Amino acid sequence: MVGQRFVQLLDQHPWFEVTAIAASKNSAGKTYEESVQGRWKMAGPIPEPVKTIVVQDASQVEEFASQVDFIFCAVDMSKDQIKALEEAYAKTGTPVISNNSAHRWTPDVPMVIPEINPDHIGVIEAQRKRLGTKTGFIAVKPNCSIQSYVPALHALLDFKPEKVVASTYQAISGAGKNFTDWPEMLDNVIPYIGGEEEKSEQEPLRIWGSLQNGEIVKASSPLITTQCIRVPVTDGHLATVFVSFENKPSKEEIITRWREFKGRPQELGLPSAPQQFITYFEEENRPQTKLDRDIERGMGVSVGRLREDSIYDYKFVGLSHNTLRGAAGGAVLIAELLKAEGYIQAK
Ligand SMILES: N[C@@H](CC=O)C(=O)O
Repeated sequence: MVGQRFVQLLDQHPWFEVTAIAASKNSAGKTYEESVQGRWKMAGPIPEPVKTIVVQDASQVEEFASQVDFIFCAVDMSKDQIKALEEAYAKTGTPVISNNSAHRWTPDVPMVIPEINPDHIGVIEAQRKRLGTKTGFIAVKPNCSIQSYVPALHALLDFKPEKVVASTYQAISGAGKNFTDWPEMLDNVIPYIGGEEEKSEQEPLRIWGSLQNGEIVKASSPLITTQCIRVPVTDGHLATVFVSFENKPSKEEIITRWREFKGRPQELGLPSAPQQFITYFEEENRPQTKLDRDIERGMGVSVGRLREDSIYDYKFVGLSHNTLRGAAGGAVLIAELLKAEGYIQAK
């Protein structure tokens, strides 16, 4: 599903053009249209320019890499296989922008939300030395779930958040499914998503980490605990969040920080950057998954229901589109940042 989102988002992209597609040996030799026959899950049609591209075998690394300037990677393989595949591509001198989790904790691989930690791309120099390449590297995006609460907390870092409790209500597209292929999800909630709580608790600390001696060292605060729940919606991960600060801000200060927050993508005017990264809703019944997930073409984050709490300082609700901001859209924005900063160039 993330691969399909990439194809859809890159259609008519002002900087990037899909020139080659690779997958497993099973799909190799088919046209892209044939390879997704009966499995196309996006709302619009398959973009015309990619329909006739003949899918290649991703394990033919040198041959495939020689045809492209950089690669977006979203694959379903074991972690070790993904690590090896992405490193093999990077060693050919080809940048790899990955949606996969395999390299999220490799010390010299940047895991980036472009509005939050664009400086982490500086670690690429150390990675290139390790891999023995002047131009190749791997950069990854974090798990989709954290994008529903990390941006809102990031805008408040000056007030030193100490403890965070977040529960995520995650769409079925996060599992690569729709209601046709997952009928069990109709009229149902499943209180378990394998590995999701660990990612949701730990990955924010790496995003807030710092670049030291050629690696990213994770932050030690705030303490974060989560519960991640699968709910019957197509797209959009919503989070309910409780937070306590060392220096408690006023409600007005929080809302001002959210509304005024801008990052490097907004400064650079990157093509996929939302104009307004964080939108605060005053209405009591917003954000709603169905109404608000597509805000800023699915690249914005919505927050609402900010109020004081009787145990923590505040509670609020956050929402982000899991396959746009949280997956393919987030990766395209990383690629735009890397191109604007000179890390991706035409070969
Ligand atoms: N693991 C997530 C997908 C986001 O990357 C989910 O299952 O929703």
